[in-house]
Amino acid sequence: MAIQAHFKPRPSDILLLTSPKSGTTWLKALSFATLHRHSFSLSDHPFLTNTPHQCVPFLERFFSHRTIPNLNVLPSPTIFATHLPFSLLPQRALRCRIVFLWRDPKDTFVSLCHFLDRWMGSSAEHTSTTQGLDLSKAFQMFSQGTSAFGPFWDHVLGYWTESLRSPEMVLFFRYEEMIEDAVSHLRRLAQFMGCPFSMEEERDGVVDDIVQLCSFDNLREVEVNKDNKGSFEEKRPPASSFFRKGKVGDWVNYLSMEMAEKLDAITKEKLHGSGLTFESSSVVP
Ligand SMILES: Nc1ncnc2c1ncn2[C@@H]1O[C@H](COP(=O)(O)OS(=O)(=O)O)[C@@H](OP(=O)(O)O)[C@H]1O
Repeated sequence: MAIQAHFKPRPSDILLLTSPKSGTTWLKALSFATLHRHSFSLSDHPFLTNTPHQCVPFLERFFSHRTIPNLNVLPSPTIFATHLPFSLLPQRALRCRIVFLWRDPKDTFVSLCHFLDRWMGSSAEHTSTTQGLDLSKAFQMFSQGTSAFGPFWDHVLGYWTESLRSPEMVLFFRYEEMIEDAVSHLRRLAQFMGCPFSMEEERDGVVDDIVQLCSFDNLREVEVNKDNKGSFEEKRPPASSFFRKGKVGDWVNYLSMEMAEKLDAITKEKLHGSGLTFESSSVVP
């Protein structure tokens, strides 16, 4: 409600939109590093001492206090991020550019279970047969649409429809395609944010440098991202919980075939007629 009443982005601002566990951390890193590439060198980069979530905080955090923040004092453009579904996003937010990222719901779900399990203090790795989060119950809820920020498929379809209506204002990415070709996605992202890479930057390897800087393997090894402190009570997940495997198709290690087929069937049914096609992710070595 606070976001709806008081979030007034400027047209220059960028809004990153994701369902939880769709690759938000990566998108935050790529967009921040790209937008601010002229301000920092790789050897003295904010990512050496700050997590991507500290560099690009969630809107939900800005508005979680009693006092309403004055976001106009922030530099222009500022990158914001949120998990809000389209139906709850204030109309005003559509005046700024939106980057939407989605991921195979099977991997999203598995990632979410691990994250919650970890954050709530259970073991980092679990299967449906070990203790920790009840995977089959969580699966039932997820497939019925009981998720934080609303049903997964409504989330995707809300922004997909808006991207068809206003392609110049909504950039639509999928995690698996970014993993396959991060470089060309980064070029599109930079163009969309209004800071395309110049010929000199291309020649000097700046695009590859940013992809490398923001890669899972690189960020996971940075000390600040290895931090295990955090608590559920304080609503502060450990930084390390945002970096688990970063793989496509990891669902195969946790979901039964029946579960996978069920989620695929729901996805196909929900997306039917929308123009958005879905191919199940399979393991990338
Ligand atoms: N740099 C980079 N590259 C590729 N993948 C990455 C990266 N950083 C995080 N991850 C993986 O993204 C998953 C976490 O999702 P989110 O970042 O969306 O989480 S959150 O919504 O912000 O809480 C989680 O996926 P899983 O490994 O499948 O659990 C992270 O490992």
